[in-house]
Amino acid sequence: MQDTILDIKSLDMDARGVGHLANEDGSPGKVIFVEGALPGEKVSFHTFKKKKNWEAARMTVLHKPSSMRVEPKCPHFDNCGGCSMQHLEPSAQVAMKQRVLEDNLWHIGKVKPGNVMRPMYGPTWGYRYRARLSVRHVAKKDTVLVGFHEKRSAFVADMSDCKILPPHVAAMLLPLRALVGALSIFDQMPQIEIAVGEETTAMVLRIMAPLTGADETVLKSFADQWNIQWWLQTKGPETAAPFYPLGKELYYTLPEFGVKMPFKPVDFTQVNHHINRVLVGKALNLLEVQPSDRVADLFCGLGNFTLPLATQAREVVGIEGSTTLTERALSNARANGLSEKTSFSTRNLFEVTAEDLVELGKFDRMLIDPPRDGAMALVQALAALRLSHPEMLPKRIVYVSCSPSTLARDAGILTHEAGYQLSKAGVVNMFPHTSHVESMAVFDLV
Ligand SMILES: C[S@@+](CC[C@H](N)C(=O)[O-])C[C@H]1O[C@@H](n2cnc3c(N)ncnc32)[C@H](O)[C@@H]1O
Ligand code: SF4
Repeated sequence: MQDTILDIKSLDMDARGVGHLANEDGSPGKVIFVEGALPGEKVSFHTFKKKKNWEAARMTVLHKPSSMRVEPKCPHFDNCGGCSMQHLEPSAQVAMKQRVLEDNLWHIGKVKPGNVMRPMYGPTWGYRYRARLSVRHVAKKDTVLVGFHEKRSAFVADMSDCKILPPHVAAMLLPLRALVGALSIFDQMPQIEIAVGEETTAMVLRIMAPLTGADETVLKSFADQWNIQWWLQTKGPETAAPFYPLGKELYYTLPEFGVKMPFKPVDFTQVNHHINRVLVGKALNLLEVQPSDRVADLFCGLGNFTLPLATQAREVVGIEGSTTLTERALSNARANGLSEKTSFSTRNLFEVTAEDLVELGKFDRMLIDPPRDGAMALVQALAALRLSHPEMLPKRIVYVSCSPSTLARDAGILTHEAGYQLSKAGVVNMFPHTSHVESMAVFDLV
């Protein structure tokens, strides 16, 4: 039987090429999502999932390549689920993310930005300073795997190198396998969480059984050899504690603001400190904080934006759902001599109301950096505030988002119900080669 050759027209959110089979009358028919295919290409494919209106497939033959196609840098790209776009030229990846953002804003929020900002760039490789690696003992092969999951699978990829981890961490992937294999609890340690600081790299070993004295010796000699700090985690993240060597401090800096941020390896921190500097600098630049301003930093984490904001504003109020993080933010503010201008509180912002906002007092400007779920309750509270206390609305909001669809939903509420206009929006290339889209939007009160 002759192969069907498909024209790929676009890329979906998971970086799969999208094409349509032709109906008998020539009109576009069933949608085919083809892994590995790019817009403008002609491909043959093998379907591995068939539904009534669509099929998921893998590219088998590339008949006509796109001019944007590049050779993936990583030898594990076909198998490892950590990256989905290494076959697409990096600037085309960003252009595609920009389109995803604009499409979402329009289709979900029914809003167009007044100005599309130039993408914000960081390093393309070696950028992932935080990672959770899975550990599996494969009894059949009597081997240990340490790595990300395979594409579409719960299996751990057999990776000996990684181009998005910092080189010194990638170099430890094979030694880590040998290390785990040498421990008595090799089959009771499901993950290793990595956090890279400016002076030290921490590795948090999740252990389900106690270590023996011999295990401890093996871990200590690995830490000495690779210059890392071990942490042990026996249950939830709050049980993570430094093990060896003690006395090392994990931190990153924001030199433009003279700020140093100590953190724990299980705390939320932005994935890369270089692009984080770009992100914080740009957000503050867009907020245009004045020395007399009172500013809110909502979903403030450990104070990543709060402390730089405090170097410019009269007062900054950081609000965050995790007590561990607000406590960290408080101690970071003290350590940076900014505690007089900052205050922090723990609050569930998914339930915030207009009354809560009235109680918090007027803010001149607001920074919002929510998790993937977005900030629906908050923007609804702002919409309600417009009706009850319009004088209390902040005149400018900068919204940092890791999900274009929830940003678009919230942008719709802010523009259609709360009296704001979407002045600017753009993408931040925070996660090159993956389909994650990080973006930033500026709303002005009209
Ligand atoms: C994308 S992070 C941003 C953190 C911080 N702005 C930064 O740059 O490091 C989102 C933050 O929202 C917090 N969070 C998640 N759900 C929350 C909720 N329901 N209420 C308040 N904060 C929440 C998380 O703990 C996390 O610190
Ligand atoms: S996550 Fe690392 S190992 Fe996996 S494909 Fe990306 S660069 Fe390669």
